Amino acid sequence: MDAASRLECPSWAWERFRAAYGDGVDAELRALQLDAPLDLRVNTLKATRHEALAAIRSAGFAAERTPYSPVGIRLPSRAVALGAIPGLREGVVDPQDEGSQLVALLLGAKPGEHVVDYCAGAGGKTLALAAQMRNKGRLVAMDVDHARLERGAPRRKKAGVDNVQTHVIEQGKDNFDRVLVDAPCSGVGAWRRNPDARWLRRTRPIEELLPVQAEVLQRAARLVRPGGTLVYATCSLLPEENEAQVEAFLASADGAEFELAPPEHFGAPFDDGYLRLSPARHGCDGFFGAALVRSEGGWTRRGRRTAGASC
Ligand SMILES: C[S@@+](CC[C@H](N)C(=O)[O-])C[C@H]1O[C@@H](n2cnc3c(N)ncnc32)[C@H](O)[C@@H]1O
Repeated sequence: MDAASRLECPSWAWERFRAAYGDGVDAELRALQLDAPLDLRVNTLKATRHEALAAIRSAGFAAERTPYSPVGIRLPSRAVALGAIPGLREGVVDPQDEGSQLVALLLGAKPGEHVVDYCAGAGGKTLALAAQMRNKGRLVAMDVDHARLERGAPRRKKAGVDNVQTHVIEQGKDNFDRVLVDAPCSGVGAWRRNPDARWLRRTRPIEELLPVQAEVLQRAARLVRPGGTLVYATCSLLPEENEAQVEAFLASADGAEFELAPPEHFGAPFDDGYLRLSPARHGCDGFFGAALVRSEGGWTRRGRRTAGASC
């Protein structure tokens, strides 16, 4: 059996993985063949991690703290009756992979701020952002897909979140403190969760996704106020969807106003300024995150003025 077949890697992805990971390709793809654990995010609007963990353990579950996310709890297997997990029905805990939790934390949203979740979908990360904001301030969940946004409503109700407005994207204004772009992607980082996803190709082909990602990043960036933060994230392990998109954006006219700004204190490791998580190295789903800060309106990295230009 050839390596791609043994590692269950579809042909469209094989050369991309080999180019990105070289000798490490076996380890990355083998980790994607293992079953994922069940990660829960504690809704800190309703409980602390300490309280939620104690309740889950006293119901007989072997639960641990996640290694990087300060609000995560890990159960070793997803083969459990979800309804039996204390707090799940009440919105005290919500199933969410640790990598997804970390991407939401990377935005650094604070109570009272104006924040956009730009590719909000059914709102997994919206809930994480609302908890960071202590349910205070304005959180706008945007997406092109109205039906997905609608599916977030019962989840927000269960979580006790009421600072969220939804908005079907047409165009926006640049006045938000923080914008999260959880871009549509190939999803290869989440292959552990849906073993058939790699073969069924429910997502669009990567060649179609790459220009969408670039456009989404450009558009979302226009919503960020000067001095504000933009996070670009995917659940992909492929550089084309990740650092290559960020680098192309930073090299563009709009991107020249932004700088890569990894946080100084963050629970998970950064690598060349990027959050790069993989099942092989971190035990969570494969996620990528880049935090960018928009200049206050003065000089750009290339020495041009972006606001109040006087030339
Ligand atoms: C990775 S999923 C979002 C998952 C969601 N953030 C969560 O944590 O539950 C990507 C989302 O991007 C949306 N999307 C696709 N094209 C888009 C576009 N051009 N602008 C904004 N959102 C888009 C899709 O509808 C989808 O909901």
